[in-house]
Amino acid sequence: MSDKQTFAEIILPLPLDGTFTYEVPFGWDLKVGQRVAVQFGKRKIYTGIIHSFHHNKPELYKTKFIESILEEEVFVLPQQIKLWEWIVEYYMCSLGDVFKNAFPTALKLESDTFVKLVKGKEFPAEEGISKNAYLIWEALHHRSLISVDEAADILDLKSVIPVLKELLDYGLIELDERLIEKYTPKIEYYIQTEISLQDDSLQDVLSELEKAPKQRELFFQLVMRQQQSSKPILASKFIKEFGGSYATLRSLADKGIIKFFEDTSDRIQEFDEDLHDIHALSEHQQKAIDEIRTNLKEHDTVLLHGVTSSGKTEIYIKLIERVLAKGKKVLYLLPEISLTTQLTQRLQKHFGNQIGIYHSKFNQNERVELWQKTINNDYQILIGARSSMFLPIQDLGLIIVDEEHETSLKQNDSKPNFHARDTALVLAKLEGAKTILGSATPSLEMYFAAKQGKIGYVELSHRFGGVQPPVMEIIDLRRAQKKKELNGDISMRLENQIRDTFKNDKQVIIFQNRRGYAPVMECKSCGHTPYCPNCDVALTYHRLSHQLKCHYCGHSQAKPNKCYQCKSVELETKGIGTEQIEEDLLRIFPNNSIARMDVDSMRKKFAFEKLIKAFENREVDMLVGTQMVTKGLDFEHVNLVGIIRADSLLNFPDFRAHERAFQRIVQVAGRAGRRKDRGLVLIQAFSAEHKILQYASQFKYHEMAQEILYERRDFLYPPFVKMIEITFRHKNRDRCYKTANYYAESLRKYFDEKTLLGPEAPSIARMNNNYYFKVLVKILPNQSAKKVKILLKDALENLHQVKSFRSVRIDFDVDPY
Ligand SMILES: Nc1ncnc2c1ncn2[C@@H]1O[C@H](COP(=O)(O)OP(=O)(O)OP(=O)(O)O)[C@@H](O)[C@H]1O
Ligand SMILES: [Zn+2]
Repeated sequence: MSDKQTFAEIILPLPLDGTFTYEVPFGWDLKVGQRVAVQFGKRKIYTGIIHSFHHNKPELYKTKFIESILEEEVFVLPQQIKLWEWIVEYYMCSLGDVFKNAFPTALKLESDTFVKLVKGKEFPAEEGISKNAYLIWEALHHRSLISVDEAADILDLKSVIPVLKELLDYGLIELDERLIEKYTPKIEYYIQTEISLQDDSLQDVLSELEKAPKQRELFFQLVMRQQQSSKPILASKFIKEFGGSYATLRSLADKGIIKFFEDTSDRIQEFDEDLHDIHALSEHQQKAIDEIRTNLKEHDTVLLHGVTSSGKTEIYIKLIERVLAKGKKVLYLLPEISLTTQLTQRLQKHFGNQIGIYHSKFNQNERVELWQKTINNDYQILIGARSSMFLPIQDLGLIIVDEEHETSLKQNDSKPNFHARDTALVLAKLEGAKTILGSATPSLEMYFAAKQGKIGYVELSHRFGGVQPPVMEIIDLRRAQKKKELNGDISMRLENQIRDTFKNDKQVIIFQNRRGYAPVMECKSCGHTPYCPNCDVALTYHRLSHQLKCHYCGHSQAKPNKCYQCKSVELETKGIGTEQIEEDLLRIFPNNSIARMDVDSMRKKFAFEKLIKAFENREVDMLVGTQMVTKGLDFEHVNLVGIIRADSLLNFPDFRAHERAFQRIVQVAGRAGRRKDRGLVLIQAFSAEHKILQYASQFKYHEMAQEILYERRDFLYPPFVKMIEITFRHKNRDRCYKTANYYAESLRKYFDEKTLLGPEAPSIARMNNNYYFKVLVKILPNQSAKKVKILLKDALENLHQVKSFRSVRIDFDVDPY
């Protein structure tokens, strides 16, 4: 760097636009992507990422210096920053939004930085150094760590950073990174003895321990163990195996007979089973892979449309092998963790420890470790849900987006509202990598892109092993009701079939897309339904906890004994949730083991893994669940799938409702009969004639796609237009509406009534005591999305000129799902 003043643009975890300028202290050698600590505002310290360097001194304000470098190595790769910037522009959010989402929380220092002494330094006898610095230095002799805020208290000063900086500059203190990062390596103790079976001294030691039989026993086991293997011996494991305690080991160590040593062990568990060879592909699979390769010569992206159980995973494995052979890496994106268990087991069998898993249920420490190992090139394959897309992977060769149609690939609950599949395509482009999108029921967006020749397309329409697709049967609930062939919500047909399946020693999966016991409670005499006090939704009855719960804000209250309105005690429940189905089934099949799989029962870490294992081992005969049971699971003995009420999938006020219903039904059906015997799927529905049920039960994907695409074109929906949804939120309904209306009006001159819709209250107009209004903008193919986004942002700026509008929260959702 030249001797001119150098400035760095820093990305900070703040929901503000752009980067922030800081001065680089003279002589510091920094790199783009490095992590630094900077002061923002009066007292707060943040970890930031270096975005770029320049020599343009800002004229309007005085810049601060970068406080410190957190580590020598680059933490974020330059191409990642490019991806972040694309997300900012495309999804209309701030760099800080992306930063916050991309990093494990433990790596984002938000306030409390801690400092500690650098050992063995004398306080300099110079004039220049301040008295305040001395006070802190002295305080650190009494306490090993002091936070920035505490330092400010000690000195009774607002801005203590310059003081700390002085101390830092003199090398008297350093930032304590362990605490900054809330990341502590896990320390494990190993034990070792220098005495072996062959040693003469063995006898002596054993007799010395004559009076301490426990110590003697453990010592002897340790000697034996060391004889068998040269692997270091973990104290905790050793104790578990042979009994005894740390105290016993400690006594041995005190006598100098054994030694303890530490190691910061990996939290991430290693895979140490034998590796399997890759399966030979079937003829159909081989053909598909050949076609994929041909397609990849022309396209960067290929959609693999392979029916359920066609063996797509084996195809991915083959493709991954090739990529690894070329020294490149693979990112394997999955919609949700529910899928990772089985999949990682399968991949680990082939690739062992080359795989890193980024799991949303992993704790912060585990995630930090994975991040660091990724940047150190310890993994060749990274598997994870949408946030794994931000891992610092170098030399990316291939991205696989499995179950590409899944809506959970789109992030809706927090910013940025990015779609992992679409963002993956951009990442691949930045990296020069290829992308494979896989699904048995592709999204209409990708299907349409394939039909237009924008991406490659390969179809695989045979199940692996020549297994027939399952038989699909629709059960007309209206007729069953008339004929009194319903037991609760289970038709006789389904009940008998479950019984037969159990008789044949097979397993069953039951799907109902609502959780809880009953979606609504109703008073028999006045018809009153208890609503959430914070939201415009009826409360859901959860029988197991005897509560009424709101699924939107988390509110819960005890189940009432009387109607709140007329005090009648005759309350009934309407609609059905997974809890109720489970109860019905337990009543009908008291001798079978039934388990429920939904968010309520799967909250605990590893709950999934356990249930999946139990089902695989056939300790459980029947799984009852929400859409969690529909995705990608591969069980050998499931022969029957039952859908309790398919109607509830169809009636959503959403233009994607029919597409999704088709996908859900075909996906859950795909869990049946995946090995030798043909499976059976029973779909219970009141609207048995519905065209989507007909298409799904006949596996008519192309026909369904064509019909829905026609409708989408006529009514201007994606993929024929792009959509941006603008949400307004405020505690005051009137203010919220007025703001939304002002905003919409200011845009009318650029759009017509077909492309600018709203403001409209969404189907749930109030949530968590906030009122909502939405404005929808449609961008036609001949319009520039970039320009429209600028218009929308400008309109927002104009709106903010009016003071009373400023308190209304406004969010953009690009490509809403
Ligand atoms: N070449 C092969 N050799 C041996 N077994 C295979 C092979 N291909 C697939 N299988 C087995 O067939 C079953 C179905 O394959 P897989 O799970 O890959 O299907 P899929 O296409 O991913 O299905 P879904 O879309 O339903 O998830 C698996 O149990 C898998 O192990
Ligand atoms: Zn609520």
